[in-house]
Amino acid sequence: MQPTDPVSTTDVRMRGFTQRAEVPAALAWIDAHTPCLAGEPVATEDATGRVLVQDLVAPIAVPEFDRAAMDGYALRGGETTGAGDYNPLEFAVVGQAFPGRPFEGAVPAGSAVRIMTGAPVPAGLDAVLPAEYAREEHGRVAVAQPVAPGQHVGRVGEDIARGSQALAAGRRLRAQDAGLVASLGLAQVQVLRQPRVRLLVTGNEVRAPGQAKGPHEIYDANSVTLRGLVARDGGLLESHLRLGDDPERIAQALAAPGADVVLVSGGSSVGAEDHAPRLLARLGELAIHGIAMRPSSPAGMGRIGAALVFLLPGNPVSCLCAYDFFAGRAIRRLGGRPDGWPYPRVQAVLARKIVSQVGRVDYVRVKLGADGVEPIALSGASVLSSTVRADGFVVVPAESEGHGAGSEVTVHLYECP
Ligand SMILES: Nc1nc2c(c(=O)[nH]1)N[C@H]1C(S)=C(S)[C@@H](COP(=O)(O)OP(=O)(O)OC[C@H]3O[C@@H](n4cnc5c(N)ncnc54)[C@H](O)[C@@H]3O)O[C@H]1N2
Ligand code: MOO
Repeated sequence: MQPTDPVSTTDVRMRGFTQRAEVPAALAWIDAHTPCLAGEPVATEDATGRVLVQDLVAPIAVPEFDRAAMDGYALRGGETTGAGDYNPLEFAVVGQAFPGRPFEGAVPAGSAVRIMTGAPVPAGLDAVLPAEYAREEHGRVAVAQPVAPGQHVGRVGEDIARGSQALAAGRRLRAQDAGLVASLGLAQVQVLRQPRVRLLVTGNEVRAPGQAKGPHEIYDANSVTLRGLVARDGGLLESHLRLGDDPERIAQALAAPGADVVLVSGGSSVGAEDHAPRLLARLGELAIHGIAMRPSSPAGMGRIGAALVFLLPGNPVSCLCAYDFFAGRAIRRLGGRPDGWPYPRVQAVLARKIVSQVGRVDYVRVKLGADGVEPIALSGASVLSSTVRADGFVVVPAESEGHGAGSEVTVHLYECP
């Protein structure tokens, strides 16, 4: 603490946390401050993964014409009644139809049109006989099987009816959803803007991978973890700065406009160089600092103007955990995604007990073994490799003392989405 830097009521440096917020209170604060962002147009070809702003009403039918579903002969189904191997019926072939090149003429009774899959069915005809059941010779086709009216014909709007709701607002577009938008002829679609995320990495000791470092310095793991998680949650990296522990630089980077979410790695706790909480309180609002959980207990959050700021502890597991509990939820909500964790979940039986303190949420890294769920790390937030060895994690709620061996728990699997 510097003498020129008076300790405020929110300054926990070298004093410690007097109280910690409950995890549900932190989640409630996030939910109250994360309205969906505004919409923006995006090219349909880049729309996969984006979230639709409005219901998408089909401006055209797909298809816009009755189309052949088989290669064969278009005819009037009613005229094939009684056709069979021993009673082939003959039709005059008066022309042919291809996709995009319809047969335009009139088709007299007792006639057929050679037709390819996807071609418009000529006016007056109502069925397609597959080529397998026909023999064409000298301009006539012998029909060896009856076809009912409507058979092998895709009717107007069989895929999408004009004026129908093709996709609902809030839908996160899968590849085929974006394909469907394209099938409606739309080159652009209105989607939610992606949250712009600023990544501020503090710590005088932190060096970028690839740089030379001194013997007591460390390489920056948190940036890489956070960048991956932000991308997973649909955030757009607005900027990424390594700021050391210089309060002036940190303050400037916190206050600069342009971000929807600011992530601060490190400097969240009670050390003399942990500036971020005090700076956030000075520049905006430090809504929560200190959370009843392990790891990530020094995590915090607040806002500066419209930007939400998350203080993520420097210890790499803590940083990952605080991001996943809080910042990720905010980014997903702002971008219109479901707020829950994008990790698959499995129910499994504990091979060994997990002991947890009542009043604190525990984030327990686990392995899935032949004997069930093996807890591998409860503490040790500086040991990132514990999350690499783990298959996932179990969350023990604050009201629980843990779980006995043999009890069933929910495991969130660390997996690429
Ligand atoms: N007296 C107290 N001390 C501490 C408390 C407390 O409540 N009272 N909380 C502890 C807990 S829990 C954690 S977690 C840490 C968090 O501290 P900070 O957020 O201030 O983080 P730093 O001190 O900056 O760094 C902690 C640790 O992590 C390493 N680090 C930092 N940045 C990175 C990075 N980008 N990549 C990899 N590793 C990083 C840093 O070198 C430190 O080793 O505070 C405890 N102390
Ligand atoms: O929150 Mo700390 O992560 O327990 O080291």
